[in-house]
Amino acid sequence: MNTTNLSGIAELLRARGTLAEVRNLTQEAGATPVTGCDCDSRVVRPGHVFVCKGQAFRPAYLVSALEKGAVAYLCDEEHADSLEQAAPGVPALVASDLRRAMAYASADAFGHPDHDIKVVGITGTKGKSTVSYMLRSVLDGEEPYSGTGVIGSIDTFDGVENSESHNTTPESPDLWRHLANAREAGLPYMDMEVSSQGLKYDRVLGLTLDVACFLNIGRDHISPVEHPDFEDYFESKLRIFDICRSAVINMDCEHADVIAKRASRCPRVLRFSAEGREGADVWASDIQSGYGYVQFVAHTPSWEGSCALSMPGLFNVDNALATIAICELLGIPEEDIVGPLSRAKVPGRMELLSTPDQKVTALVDYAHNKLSYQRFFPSVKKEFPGYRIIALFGAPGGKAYERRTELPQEAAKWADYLIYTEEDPANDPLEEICQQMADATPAGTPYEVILDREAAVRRATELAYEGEGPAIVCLLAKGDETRQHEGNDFVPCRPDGDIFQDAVREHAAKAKAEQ
Ligand SMILES: CC(=O)N[C@H]1[C@@H](OP(=O)(O)OP(=O)(O)OC[C@H]2O[C@@H](n3ccc(=O)[nH]c3=O)[C@H](O)[C@@H]2O)O[C@H](CO)[C@@H](O)[C@@H]1O[C@H](C)C(=O)N[C@@H](C)C(=O)N[C@H](CCC(=O)O)C(=O)O
Ligand SMILES: Nc1ncnc2c1ncn2[C@@H]1O[C@H](COP(=O)(O)OP(=O)(O)OP(=O)(O)O)[C@@H](O)[C@H]1O
Ligand SMILES: N[C@H](CCC[C@H](N)C(=O)O)C(=O)O
Repeated sequence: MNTTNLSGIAELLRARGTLAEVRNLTQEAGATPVTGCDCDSRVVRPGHVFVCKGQAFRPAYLVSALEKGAVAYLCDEEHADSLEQAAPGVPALVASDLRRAMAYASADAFGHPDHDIKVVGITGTKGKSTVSYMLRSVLDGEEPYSGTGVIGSIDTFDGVENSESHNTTPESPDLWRHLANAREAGLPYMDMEVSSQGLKYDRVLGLTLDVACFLNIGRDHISPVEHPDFEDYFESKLRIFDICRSAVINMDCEHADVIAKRASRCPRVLRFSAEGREGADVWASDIQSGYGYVQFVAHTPSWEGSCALSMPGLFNVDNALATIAICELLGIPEEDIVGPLSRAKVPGRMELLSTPDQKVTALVDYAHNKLSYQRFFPSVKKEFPGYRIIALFGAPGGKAYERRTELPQEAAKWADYLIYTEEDPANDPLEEICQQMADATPAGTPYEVILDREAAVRRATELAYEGEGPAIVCLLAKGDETRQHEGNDFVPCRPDGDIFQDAVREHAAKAKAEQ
C-alpha cells in the first residue's frame, strides 16, 4: 500500500529536477499522507494532490478540489501567485516542468501500482484498439470483459470504473488512478493503447511496460494541435521503447529498420511478419480470407497451429500476430490463445451487416487515415469480389488536415462511388471540409456531398439497392460512436450500423408493399 506524504512528493520532484519551490509546506503539512493525484476537479478524492494546469483551467476548480478534500496543489511558476490568492495558506508544490512533475507525483502518490500488475502498451498508427481487444479476449478467456483492465480509444475498464474513453491515453493522474483501481480490484493485467500524444506529452512518464507493441507507422496527426511534422510524430511513438522491458515489432511496416534499431534497447524483442519474412519470430503462412473471415497458420517460438478470426480484413492478420507475440512474451500457452482470438470482435471495427439476400452488405469500420485506407480497400476488394464499393466518409476538424486530400485520393483507387459527409468537424465549417474533399477527388470518380450523416447513410444504402449485382457500403470513421464532435460539443448521433439497418428494413417494407 501507499505510504507517501507531501514532503516525500516534494523530495521526489526535487530529485527529478522538476520542482521550483514549495509554498506553505510547514513540517506539519509535509507529514500529511497523500493517497493520489487528480487534474480534474470533478474526480478529486480526499487525500489527493490537485494539479492546476491547462489553458481552460479556472481557479474555481482548485477551490472545488479543496472542498472535496484535496490536501495540496501542484502548479507551474507562472500561476503560483494567482493560485495562492485563490487558496491562501494551502500547501503548494510549484513545478519547473509541470507535465513531468504531474506524472512523477501521480505515480508516487498512487504507490506505483505498475509494480503489482502486468502492463502491456500498444502503439502504432493503426490497429491499437484491435490488438487491445484481441488481447483482452485472450486474457479474459471464458469470461468476456471480466478480469483485464483496458485503457484505450473505445473504453476504459479498471475493475472499479467502466466508461467510454475521452482520450486514447489519459492524463497521468487519470492513468495512475486506473492502475491503482486495477490493483485494488485484483486485476492481473492492464492492456492499454499508447498514443503518440500520450508519449509526447509525458502522460506515461514513470510507467514501466512489461510488453510494448509497435504495430506500424504512417503519416497522420500532423497539425498545430498534434505534431508539427512526421518526424515529431514518429519520434514520439519511438519513445515507447524507453519505458518497456520487452517489445513486439512488425517487420513488414514502413520504417521497420528504424523501429527495430530503437527496439534493440529492450532486453527481449519478438519480431512478427504476416509476410513470413526471414528472421521473424512470429509469422503467418497459408493466409486465406473471404466474406467475413480470415484464417492462417501461426508460427511462434513455442507452437504452430491454425488460427481463425471472425473479423474480416487481411490487416487483421498483422493484429492477430501482434497479439500472439505479446502472449508469447507473457507466457500464455496456445490452448488459451486460439479459441478466444477466434471470437474477438472490436466495436465499430470491420462489423459486417448483411441483408438476407446478401445483395447489399454494409461494413461499419473505423478506417479514417491514409494507412488504414491503403489496407482497408484492397482487402475489401479481395474479400468481396464483384461487389460495387460505395464508400461514405468525412474528415475531422481542427487536426490531421492532410486527410482531406489523401482520403478521397486513396478511396477513389478502389471505390465505385464516394459520399462525403460529417465526421467530427469540431470548429471547422463542415461545408468547407467536404468541399476540400470534393476538390481532391480525381476526375472521373463519381461522388456526392450530403452533410447530414444519417441522410448520407440512407442514400448510400439506396444506391446499393439501385445498381446491378451485389454492393458493399463502407461506412467509415465513426464505428459504433454515438456522438459527433460539433463546435466544442459532443452532440448525440445514431450509429451508422443502426441507420443502415433501418434503411434496409424500410426498403424491404416498401418492396413488399409494391408487390
Ligand atoms: C497536451 C495535452 O495532453 N492536452 C490534454 C490536457 O489539456 P490541458 O492540460 O490543456 O487542459 P485543458 O483542456 O485546458 O483543461 C484544463 C484543466 O481543467 C480541468 N478541469 C476542467 C473542468 C472542470 O470542471 N474541472 C477541471 O479541473 C481539466 O481536467 C484540465 O486538467 O488535458 C485535457 C483534459 O484531459 C485533454 O483533453 C488534453 O488533450 C488534448 C486536447 C487532446 O485531446 N489531444 C488529442 C490530439 C490527443 O491527445 N489525442 C490522442 C489520440 C491521437 C492518436 O490516435 O494518436 C489521445 O491520446 O487521445
Ligand atoms: N494493422 C493495421 N494496419 C492498417 N490498418 C489497420 C490495421 N488494423 C486496423 N486497421 C484499420 O484501421 C481502423 C482503426 O483500427 P483500430 O481502431 O484498431 O486502430 P487504432 O490505432 O486504435 O486507431 P485510433 O488511434 O484512430 O483509435 C480499422 O477499422 C481498420 O480499418
Ligand atoms: N483517436 C482517433 C480518433 C479518430 C476519430 C476520428 N473521427 C477523428 O476525429 O479523427 C484519432 O485521433 O485519430
